[in-house]
Amino acid sequence: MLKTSEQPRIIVNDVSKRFRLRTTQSLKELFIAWTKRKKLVDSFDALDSIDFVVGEGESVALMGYNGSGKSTLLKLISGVLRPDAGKVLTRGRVAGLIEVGAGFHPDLSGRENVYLNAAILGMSKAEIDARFDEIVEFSEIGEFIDTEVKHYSSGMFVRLAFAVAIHTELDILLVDEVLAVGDAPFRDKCKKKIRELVEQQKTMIVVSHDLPMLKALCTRGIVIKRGKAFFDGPIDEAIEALKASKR
Ligand SMILES: Nc1ncnc2c1ncn2[C@@H]1O[C@H](COP(=O)(O)OP(=O)(O)OP(=O)(O)O)[C@@H](O)[C@H]1O
Repeated sequence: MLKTSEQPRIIVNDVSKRFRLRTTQSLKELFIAWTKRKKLVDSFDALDSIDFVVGEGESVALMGYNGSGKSTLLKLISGVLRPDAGKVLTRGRVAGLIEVGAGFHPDLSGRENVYLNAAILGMSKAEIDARFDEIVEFSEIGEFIDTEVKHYSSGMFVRLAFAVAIHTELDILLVDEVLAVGDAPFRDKCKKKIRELVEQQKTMIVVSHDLPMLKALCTRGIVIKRGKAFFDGPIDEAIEALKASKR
């Protein structure tokens, strides 16, 4: 396991995750498979013995080609998924920008969703009251804040969800590709906010295919290749390792 000099915020200890793949679809296929003694379900190792520690204040890029296991790993760290083997430990409040807006209810207004989601992320009513204006200002939703979110454009939806997550009291921020969704001015604003959080010694894991952005935001890079850790080290070297590797 890679050691860091800082107090650990995230420990991923020998973690594996296996998914079951259905190989048959219909009853007829199932019967034929059974008569031919073929396997009905196949499993697939999405992650295999992943091991690393992220220290307080570290910003780590999780890199790898499509399907390498990055989002699965982030979901294990956020607690959305459980590992089949190994342990994931986190210390402090974790805010995940993973499935942004997953907790949003379409029939509620932007305002109601801010309160609902900030509460889900662990904020009290008083804390939300104090930050509400800042959240709305960051999202640039303006007068639409009292409109039901089902009428929002996808960009507006992501902006509000991002604004809520980033204004919660957090120790660890997990970011998965959400920065690719907003328009360019909003993306820049998000990157600036993330940089501020890094300066405040928040711990960060960012999943993205945008290598220049990762280089700007992160100091360390972990490259995942077909579910296995392929490289772990300084961001520049990690980017080179990724570029030099094949899918
Ligand atoms: N719930 C699931 N059931 C079965 N297979 C899954 C499930 N979730 C992910 N997988 C598979 O696990 C592998 C890793 O997926 P994951 O989404 O973690 O990759 P990724 O590195 O984030 O890819 P991308 O860059 O395309 O977002 C893929 O082959 C995917 O099909």
